[in-house]
Amino acid sequence: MIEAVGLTKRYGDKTAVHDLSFQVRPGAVTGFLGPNGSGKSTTMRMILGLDNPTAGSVTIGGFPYRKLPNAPRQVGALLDAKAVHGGRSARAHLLSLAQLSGIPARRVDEVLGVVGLQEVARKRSKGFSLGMGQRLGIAAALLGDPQVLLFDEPVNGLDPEGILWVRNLMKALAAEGRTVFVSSHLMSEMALTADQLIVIGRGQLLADMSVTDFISANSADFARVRTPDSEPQQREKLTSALTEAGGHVLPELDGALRVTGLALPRISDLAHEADVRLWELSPHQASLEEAYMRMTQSAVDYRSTVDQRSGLQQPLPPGVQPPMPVPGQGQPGWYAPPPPQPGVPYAPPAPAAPGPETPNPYAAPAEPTKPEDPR
Ligand SMILES: Nc1ncnc2c1ncn2[C@@H]1O[C@H](COP(=O)(O)OP(=O)(O)OP(=O)(O)O)[C@@H](O)[C@H]1O
Repeated sequence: MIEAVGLTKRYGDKTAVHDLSFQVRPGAVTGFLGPNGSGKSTTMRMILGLDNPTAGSVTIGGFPYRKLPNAPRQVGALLDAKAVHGGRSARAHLLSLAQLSGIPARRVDEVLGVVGLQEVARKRSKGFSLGMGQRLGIAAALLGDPQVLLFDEPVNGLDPEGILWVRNLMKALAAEGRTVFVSSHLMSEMALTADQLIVIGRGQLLADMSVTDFISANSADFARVRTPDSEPQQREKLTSALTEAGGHVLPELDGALRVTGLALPRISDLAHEADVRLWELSPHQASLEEAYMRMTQSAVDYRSTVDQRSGLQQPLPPGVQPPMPVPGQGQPGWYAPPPPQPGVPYAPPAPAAPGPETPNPYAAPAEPTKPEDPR
């Protein structure tokens, strides 16, 4: 088991990880999710003893990594697939790692087979594609047949067949009773791969729950309602009628309305009473990706703005409507379903009152740039 308690990492005045506590259990794939710059890699580096926490601690099987007996045989990790001497062949790279950890050479050929690199094993890795590099990194992680595995963005650069392979590999490793901790930006991928989720934003814990709980809490039903495109006043009239009846109405990208809080027959009756014609009334479910974005949207460091194309904009052809805004671009919460109800499992834990020694660094605006890694 991996256990973090109050884990904190500051680089100068930049706080990468703040008071993070979680457990990663054996026999399950635990997905580690968070937007860019949220502190996933920093956390993984601290788990592996590559970075020292500023405060708090993290242990594997009760030991900090550096005190773990025979660590390379107990813990395998893929952190940076590019961290390979490009002049060496895949086989030579794995052989040197095996020698350092007292692993027999025949194990190298086994893991090359597991990751499907036998054919290119004697080729220099500098000619490898991103996906081949990822496979080599995964082979290195598996070398010591470890009980604990950490993978930082393992599907990065893989094609659909490769993604499916990684997904099945993670599940198989967990089914053998291993602890599998895997970071990703993609909720949709983690929903298919992981059993447990740990979600962070700006270095802080946003959610720690099972995927099943996340799905049941976030697969909110909603209705899509569309009025005739040529009659915007009908859309406004319907919006007022639905809102007055207790519905929650949000515009969709294509001009339809997303309605929650009212059953489909009720929406139909209300439209009829308001004398509004409908072109569409259909049942839908919010995607998990959307729920994840809603959860993390206030913790996104790198947010784009709408391109104003100053001085470059072409006049729109007659009759063409300006485009609707894009989710995440300048209008937080614009397309999101209503916030969760109190008591649902994914509500983030109430942040502990910051004591004098642990001021919450997120009270201040985030820095927009990623500083150079001085290592
Ligand atoms: N060595 C370092 N020196 C200074 N700041 C750092 C260093 N390493 C990370 N950071 C900062 O800490 C924050 C967290 O970075 P980290 O790489 O852990 O995030 P991440 O969630 O892995 O991001 P991504 O998904 O983009 O890889 C970022 O703001 C980053 O700029």
